[in-house]
Amino acid sequence: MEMLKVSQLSKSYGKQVMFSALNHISFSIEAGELVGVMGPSGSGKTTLLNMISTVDQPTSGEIYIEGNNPLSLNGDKLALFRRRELGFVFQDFNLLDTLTLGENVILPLALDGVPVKEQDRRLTKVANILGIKHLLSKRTFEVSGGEAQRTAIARAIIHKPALLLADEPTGNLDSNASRIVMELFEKINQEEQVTTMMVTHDPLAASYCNRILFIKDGSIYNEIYKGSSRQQFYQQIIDVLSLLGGASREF
Ligand SMILES: Nc1ncnc2c1ncn2[C@@H]1O[C@H](COP(=O)(O)OP(=O)(O)OP(=O)(O)O)[C@@H](O)[C@H]1O
Repeated sequence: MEMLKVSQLSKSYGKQVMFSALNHISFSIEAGELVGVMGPSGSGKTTLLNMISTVDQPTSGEIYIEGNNPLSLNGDKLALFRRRELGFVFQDFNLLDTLTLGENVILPLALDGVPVKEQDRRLTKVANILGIKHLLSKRTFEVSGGEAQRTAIARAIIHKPALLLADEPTGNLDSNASRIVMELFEKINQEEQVTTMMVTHDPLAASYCNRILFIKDGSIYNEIYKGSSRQQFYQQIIDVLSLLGGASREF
């Protein structure tokens, strides 16, 4: 089943002088996939994520999430769609400092009026999956970046979204914390069938995905699938990035 379908999506910025950030991009993500999006700085990755997460409108083209077109919704209906069908993980965690980590995780359920007993049941489940049960009464300043990101992932999946969107989820983490976070993305993908699309500059993080879409100048440049070995996939990713051009720090 197609979880995400992007059809002929284009986005231009500017009025007198138009700049085309995305040019007729089309691709799909099937239920249960873990897909990475890579490309040089300025290639359009954030623009694409902003269209899919419905925070911005495309100039033309269509987006379907589980067969629904969120761009046809507005106001409260769009906010509700975003809250129920999408989960977000950001580079800088975006946790609320005034709440405990546990309160942060249940926020999407509390906003949706889910009964407290059900909130507690789901909190226990995701806290076990993400290994953060012992941290739930702590606050953001009392935990490491890796622990904060694991909390953010728990919050992003507690309401069982159709699609989990992640923007540079390892961008603020050291290599050890990055590996743990990526193993958890892999685990929730494999064990909980969470369909995920992740923008990343980090080839090691990308090697945990099943498929990578490479974007260059607002168009799909290439896509590669993981075979049996993550190490081999990592090397393939490095090879495509070097073909894409640009200094490695630009990725
Ligand atoms: N609001 C905007 N107005 C005008 N141009 C924009 C706007 N947002 C992005 N752009 C331009 O669109 C292009 C794509 O930007 P985008 O942020 O999507 O790239 P990116 O691949 O996410 O880059 P990075 O890896 O550096 O975050 C860039 O050339 C950028 O300058």
